[in-house]
Amino acid sequence: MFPLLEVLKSLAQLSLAQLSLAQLFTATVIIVLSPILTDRIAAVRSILFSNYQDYFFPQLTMIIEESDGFSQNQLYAAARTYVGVLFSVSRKPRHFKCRRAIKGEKLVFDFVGEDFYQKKDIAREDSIIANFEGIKLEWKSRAKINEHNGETVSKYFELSFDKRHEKKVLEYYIPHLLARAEEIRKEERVPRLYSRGGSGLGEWLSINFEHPTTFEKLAMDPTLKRMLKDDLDRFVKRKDWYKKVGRAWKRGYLIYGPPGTGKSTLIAAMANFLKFDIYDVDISSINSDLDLRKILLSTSNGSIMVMEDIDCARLEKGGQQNKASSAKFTLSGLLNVIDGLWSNCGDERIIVFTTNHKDKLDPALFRRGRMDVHVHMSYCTIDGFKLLATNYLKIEDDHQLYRQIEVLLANVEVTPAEIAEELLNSSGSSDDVVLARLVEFFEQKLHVKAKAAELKERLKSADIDVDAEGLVKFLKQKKLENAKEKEVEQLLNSGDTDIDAEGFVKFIKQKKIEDAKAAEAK
Ligand SMILES: Nc1ncnc2c1ncn2[C@@H]1O[C@H](COP(=O)(O)OP(=O)(O)OP(=O)(O)O)[C@@H](O)[C@H]1O
Repeated sequence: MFPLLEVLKSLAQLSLAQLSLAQLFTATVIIVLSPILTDRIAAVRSILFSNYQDYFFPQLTMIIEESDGFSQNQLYAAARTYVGVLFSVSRKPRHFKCRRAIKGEKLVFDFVGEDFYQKKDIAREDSIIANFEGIKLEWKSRAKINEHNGETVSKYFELSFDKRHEKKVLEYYIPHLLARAEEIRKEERVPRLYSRGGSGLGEWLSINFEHPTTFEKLAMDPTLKRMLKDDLDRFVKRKDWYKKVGRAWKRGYLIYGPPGTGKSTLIAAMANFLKFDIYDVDISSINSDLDLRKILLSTSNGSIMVMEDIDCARLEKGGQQNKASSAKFTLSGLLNVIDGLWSNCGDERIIVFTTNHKDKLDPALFRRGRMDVHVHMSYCTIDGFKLLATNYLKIEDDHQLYRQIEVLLANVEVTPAEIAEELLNSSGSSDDVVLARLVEFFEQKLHVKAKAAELKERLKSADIDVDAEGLVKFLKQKKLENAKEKEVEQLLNSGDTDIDAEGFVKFIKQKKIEDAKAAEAK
């Protein structure tokens, strides 16, 4: 160890009162005359300075925890955004994390928290200084570590500043931080897509949500699209209005329509439009009302909580009357999150439900004020088709086949997903060829539709030319097969079966061959 450094360190540990003039003089001379030691001397100077500071101006330290064990601390989330940006604009501290997203161009700088040092076994020492109207504020990222397994228990920030500035920090700096973090989120940030992972219910894994879909690229009824954009725009601008009328600042959307009509694509467009994070909630993994509340509380403001295929939720009976309902996942628990007491937690929240079968949903979900906006994603119309043709083929003007396509689309049900798939597979061909192929595709669909309608009509009419006996036989056979399958399943589940494993494997093999043959025959 360098002896000069030792001298300086011991000097630094003395309080000012204990330092004689001679000692101070010696220290000053060493500092001035030792340019090679600049870095180390700077460290010692800062220790001396902080001792002096503490003596005359005691510091206050504010703890900002990530969570209170129940819900996410919005101030922590804002601080993380804010401090991250401090790095990109200030001189970097000695340790910081630097990364680049898979598709991102910008470098991202992250504060190195104590848990990082703990895990890597490096000495902890980093912090960053912010300046606010002449006030020096020191940010430190910390973590509580489990002594036994070295895992991070929780994270928090320490914000230290001169006690004299307490009022100003609380009244001006903290609101400034919140507003700044909000600005950063809206202007610069790429939305993130969260999905539940990890051990706890509230634990989310996330990635940058770099989905290319915007409203401009979305094939849907133009009037509905405009209405939706205006609605979202109004929603984010009406913070004061919601407060004034005493309503929670949230909005619910029910998006319904057949598979492939763009329900998920619309959600992506909404997130990109608002620059909101998406929390993708797998409805089948929710087992109780309590689960749902925990999930809700672990999401942040300015986000979209998505529950796809809401008709598949395994909602149990038991509503307001049942006091123990929080142990089950019930309709009333779901409604409570949409417009009950629990819907009031957080601000600027959007909840989206999607379904392919609106008719299967409980009417209670539609009661006025519950799902504010119902969006029907329909089969492709000519407007949607033209937009897809512009997206994929860059056709901007009218095309001679559009009139024919319009008539066809009015008579067949084709999803935008099907058209997108066809367009994707036709890359490299001329526009005329691609559109002609699509006309063929629609005509084929029209033909199948006409055949099915004809068959239905003939079945209804008296003069059916159907081998009724054969049909009955076929149906009986099918019924028998289904019943047998069920029986086998029951037997296998019951546990008291004496399974002949070899025979079973033979049976499955045989079944596989039969299925393959049947598929081939088709
Ligand atoms: N309205 C649309 N506009 C543009 N592209 C679309 C649209 N609908 C579907 N697509 C294309 O089809 C793909 C599948 O669509 P998407 O997953 O959004 O449909 P969905 O209605 O959510 O289907 P599902 O009910 O099966 O989840 C998208 O990735 C997109 O490329």
